[in-house]
Amino acid sequence: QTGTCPLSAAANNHKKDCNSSRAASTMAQTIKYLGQEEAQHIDEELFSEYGFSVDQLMELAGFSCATAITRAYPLSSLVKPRPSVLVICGPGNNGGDGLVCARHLKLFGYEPTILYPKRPNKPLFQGLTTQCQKMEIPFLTEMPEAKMVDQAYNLVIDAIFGFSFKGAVREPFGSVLDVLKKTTVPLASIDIPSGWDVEQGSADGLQPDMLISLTAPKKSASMFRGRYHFLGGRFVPPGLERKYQLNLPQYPGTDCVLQL
Ligand SMILES: NC(=O)C1=CN([C@@H]2O[C@H](COP(=O)(O)OP(=O)(O)OC[C@H]3O[C@@H](n4cnc5c(N)ncnc54)[C@H](O)[C@@H]3O)[C@@H](O)[C@H]2O)[C@@H](O)CC1
Ligand SMILES: [K+]
Repeated sequence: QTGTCPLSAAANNHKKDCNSSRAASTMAQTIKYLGQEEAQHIDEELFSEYGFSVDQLMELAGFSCATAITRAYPLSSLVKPRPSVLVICGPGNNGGDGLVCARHLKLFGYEPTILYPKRPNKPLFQGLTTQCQKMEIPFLTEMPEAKMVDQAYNLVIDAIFGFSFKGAVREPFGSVLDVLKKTTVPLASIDIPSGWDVEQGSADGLQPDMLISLTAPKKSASMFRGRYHFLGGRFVPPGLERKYQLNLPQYPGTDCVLQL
């Protein structure tokens, strides 16, 4: 692993050495990597049996993504004069996580810009969009060319598709993914690198520098070759963890994220 060592800078009483993370890799082997259906069942149970609401978990998920991003790409490490970040949001809950993440990134001192080309007509997403607008986060009307993305932004956040993605990519997201395959700035994917099969990955798909797995990694995460793999979404009740044998690692102290 190269670059900064985000955890050792941030951890207070949790002394973890990012360069010799034998403990972390041992731990990563024991965490369950979820299949697509299993991830969807867990999702449904969180709402039906465990009494959570979508916006509640989305807030925790998006907040943990913003936190993980600050660990991997602290403001001081950004190479451009402005701490600009492009957040691309898809049409489902993964996109909702992206909106929440953008709002928290702004609060953390970054300058996010959002591309949200397909907006569901539901109060949850309308509310999240208004919140971002009120946070004075600009929205783009179209995907910039790869060269423009590389010039304007330090980092791209991929919140296009999560664990419900299936089949061939439909427009406008096919064109968006084509641009992202040509960009050279680091890409941080929320839950799944968009366009990847949730279980099999994609040999010629996006190659993100960072993956933030929510709740538990999905099977395709074993194909992730970027520098930073974080776990976020610290909200799993013990009964659910036992039922699905998730073997989640212990989050350090009060942290909402953990580097795998
Ligand atoms: N259970 C959990 O652990 C939580 C999950 N959350 C997020 O929710 C995500 C799952 O959300 P959803 O189930 O809404 O689904 P996704 O956000 O993965 O995507 C579904 C949307 O993408 C579209 N879509 C699917 N395949 C497509 C294709 N081939 N081309 C174009 N569009 C396509 C669908 O029509 C739908 O609009 C997770 O990955 C995670 O990011 C969090 O918000 C909260 C907690
Ligand atoms: K994604």
